[in-house]
Amino acid sequence: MKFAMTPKTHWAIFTDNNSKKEQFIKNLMKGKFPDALSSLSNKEGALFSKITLEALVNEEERHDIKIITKNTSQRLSTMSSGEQKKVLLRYLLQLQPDFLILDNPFDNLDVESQQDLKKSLQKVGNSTSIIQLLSRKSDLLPFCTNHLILEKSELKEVELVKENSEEEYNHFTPFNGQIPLPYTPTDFHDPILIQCKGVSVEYPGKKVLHNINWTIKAGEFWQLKGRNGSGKSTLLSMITGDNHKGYNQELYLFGKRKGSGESVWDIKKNIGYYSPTMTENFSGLHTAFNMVISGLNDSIGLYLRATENQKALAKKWLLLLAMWHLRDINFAELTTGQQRMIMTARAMIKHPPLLILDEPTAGLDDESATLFISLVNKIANETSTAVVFVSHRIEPGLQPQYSYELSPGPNGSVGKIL
Ligand SMILES: Nc1ncnc2c1ncn2[C@@H]1O[C@H](COP(=O)(O)OP(=O)(O)OP(=O)(O)O)[C@@H](O)[C@H]1O
Repeated sequence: MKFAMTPKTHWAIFTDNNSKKEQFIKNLMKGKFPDALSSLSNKEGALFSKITLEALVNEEERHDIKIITKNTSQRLSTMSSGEQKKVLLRYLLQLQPDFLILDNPFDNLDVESQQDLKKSLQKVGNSTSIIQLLSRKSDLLPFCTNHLILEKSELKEVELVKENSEEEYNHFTPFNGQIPLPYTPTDFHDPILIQCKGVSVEYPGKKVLHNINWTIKAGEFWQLKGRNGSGKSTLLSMITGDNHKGYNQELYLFGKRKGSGESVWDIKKNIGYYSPTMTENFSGLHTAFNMVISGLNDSIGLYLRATENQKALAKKWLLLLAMWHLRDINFAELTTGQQRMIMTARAMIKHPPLLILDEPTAGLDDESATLFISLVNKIANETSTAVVFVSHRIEPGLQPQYSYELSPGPNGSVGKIL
């Protein structure tokens, strides 16, 4: 005899820059539910989040305990971010939780994987209640029909707010003034910054990049695209000189062939780099002002020796970002959106020849993402710094001149200029 299954209730909880999300999630996992979710009392939950992944990577790296990668020889830390998410979901579903908290589940996933995940979650929703925490309105799962918003620590009911249109983004001009000029100009003036000629990379049992030919010239604005696991991070690590597989390849970084006796510093001094994982490592008590200054010395802490000129330059950046009033606030206390603006100012303050932004909008709410994209467009338009922007999302308003797309093939991913 078949029993009719009681339909499950699903929630979408919108979060923004001010939401105390981590604490909210912790409470749910401890069984402390706000009134709106009281139907979940005494139920077992599981958490699909980057926090869960970080804990699992930690277990593997520090204690050699493989939990979700038991059936593979590859370590979790070497998997691409999309691959990690897929393995995690498979593992969590196997636990058959009563409810599943999804913390920005579509961040870092390519468009196809997002569709696959949406389909899987639709099925999961038949037997498991879903709580989707989302910062981008376009991510909303249609079956999460109970809409709430987390205002600081308080959960409130909300009418569904419409998504911003492309036109609204185009009319968004948040900054007053020009990007501040550097204190001392860069000493690298060649028109060609990076040149990959027939670059290929493989790991044991896995061919990742095949015959990559890509030249990045001064002032160009690129978007680097490609499916999860297509090798974007690997290619970036070749460009930043961090991948030892760059030796013996025709890889030219700022005028020098990789392996020709260049130091890591020769490469790094020409690159401003930002990825959201960097921010999490700055837990120290540095003010917003000092974080920007520290970009001049490439080291946190050395701002104590900053000259008046250096301080004046950092002030110009904070004024541009309309953040001067936040100068004495500790970096850790800023909102995620504010932290990313500061980190971008820090990466740009010297006007390096190349600025790399690796999935910089992950986890941002719509408003902060729009502001961030405007800053990136402004940097690309007003400076001679070349920008490489890595993202899966179609970011409304982003205006790259070119896209370089990696497409997986039997010998590794091949690249194409779009
Ligand atoms: N040390 C390693 N050993 C084995 N495989 C590796 C190693 N490092 C990376 N890989 C594999 O290389 C492939 C490319 O990974 P990479 O992180 O460059 O992809 P990606 O395009 O940045 O992906 P995502 O969009 O998911 O972040 C992946 O399949 C990954 O599992």
